[in-house]
Amino acid sequence: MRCAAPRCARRPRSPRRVDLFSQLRARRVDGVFVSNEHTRDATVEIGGGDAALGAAWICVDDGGDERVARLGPGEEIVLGSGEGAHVRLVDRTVSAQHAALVHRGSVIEARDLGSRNGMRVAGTRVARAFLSTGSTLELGRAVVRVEGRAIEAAPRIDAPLPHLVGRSAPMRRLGGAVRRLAPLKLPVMIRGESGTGKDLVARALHDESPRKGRPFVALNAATISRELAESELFGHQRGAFTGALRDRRGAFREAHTGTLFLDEIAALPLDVQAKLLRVVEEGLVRPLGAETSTAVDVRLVVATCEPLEQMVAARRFRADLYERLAVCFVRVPPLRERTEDIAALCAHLFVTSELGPRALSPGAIAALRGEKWPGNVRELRNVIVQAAVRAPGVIEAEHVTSVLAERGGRRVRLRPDDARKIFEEAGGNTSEAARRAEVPRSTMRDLLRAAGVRASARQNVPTTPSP
Ligand SMILES: Nc1ncnc2c1ncn2[C@@H]1O[C@H](COP(=O)(O)OP(=O)(O)OP(=O)(O)O)[C@@H](O)[C@H]1O
Repeated sequence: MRCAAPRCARRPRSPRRVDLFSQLRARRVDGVFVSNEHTRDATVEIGGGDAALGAAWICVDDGGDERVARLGPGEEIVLGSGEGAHVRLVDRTVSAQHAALVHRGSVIEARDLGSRNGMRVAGTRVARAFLSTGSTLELGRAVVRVEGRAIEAAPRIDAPLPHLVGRSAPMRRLGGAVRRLAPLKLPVMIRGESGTGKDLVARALHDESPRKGRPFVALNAATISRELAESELFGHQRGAFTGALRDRRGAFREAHTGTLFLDEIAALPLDVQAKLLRVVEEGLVRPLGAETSTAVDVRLVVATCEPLEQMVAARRFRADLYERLAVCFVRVPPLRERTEDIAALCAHLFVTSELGPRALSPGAIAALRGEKWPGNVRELRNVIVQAAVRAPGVIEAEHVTSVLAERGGRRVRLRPDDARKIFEEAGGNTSEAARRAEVPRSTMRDLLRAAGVRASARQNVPTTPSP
């Protein structure tokens, strides 16, 4: 009986699968073909692997600091710790020119270049290996992974983020996290101490996303008054309340198709938190005084330097809103964890200040790198500007240390009463007071507590408890 189905075309012959074990004295370890020293000069014809690999992405992790290099068909790169290596690994167990990777069309050939500590696949030392997508290779303590076309469209994750100065490992990790999260619509929670650059990270999340070019709206919850918070966020109609003389679109509708950045989310009053939760859940905004709701397409990015989990436990932040927002986290590292960025940051901060470019001696940089920087980059900027004013030419270590000594004294001398005064001058706003005093918000809060000042939920109404 003839089969109703059309006759199957003859299957194309699969690429010739070389018996690597017999011809090359090779073994298969963890899905990777590896050969021993004797095969170093053998000519190989490989079948299998990825039929046509296209460009591969070589991901190098040498201690939490992942970098990616593109390797196109026919291209070769050298990995090592020396200056001549195409991809430099920061690991003392890696030789100057440790291994070469060659794209052979359907596989990546890895060759040990006579390294001291060798090249390993799943712990086995090998002289040569043929990698396909998903394979990993160990060079000393560093791990090299081959990724295929799936991430071909992804940008280099180690490329600097625009506007965010710093090439240190923590900043590159931050860049990677931002680039991984940017294409999504999920809310992002940015955490980090005051002055670390959370605003810039929020902006980078927008600029690296497909929403770039669409609106980016930023609103600081600590600086909007309780009465106006709802209107600022969701808008109002003319006449909705006394003083509502004309319609207001509100941040959500202004950010439609783009990104809304809510800074200091912890300062949002509880009743507004409930309304925000509804908008996040339903994607619908109802301006004050309006009869109907409007659909909005907004990517929400929030930032906080407060321990939100503790606030949830203390019922000062809604648990359901927290659950909605705490989906993807980005941690902005404090400056003390990335002091190697200080020289580049200083150059940037001078250029963007009214002082223009100023030179710092190596001693001055060393003095700055020795600091703990509780006020982070914001504090660094203030210190170097003050040092620059004292220095006629190049800023020397003594200019920096004299400024630091004075400020250090001031930091130590900041007493609860001083904090209260600054708080009052700042209109009862804890964040602003912390900024003015150049101390972290948590320090300001502790000082205010010690001074008997209780900041309200929105942190701009100072209330002194009755005795
Ligand atoms: N990596 C960086 N590169 C360039 N400038 C930076 C960087 N980090 C911080 N800054 C600068 O430092 C200052 C403080 O940054 P920013 O206001 O973003 O901090 P923040 O974390 O949002 O602080 P807060 O929580 O107090 O609002 C800004 O002027 C910002 O431009």
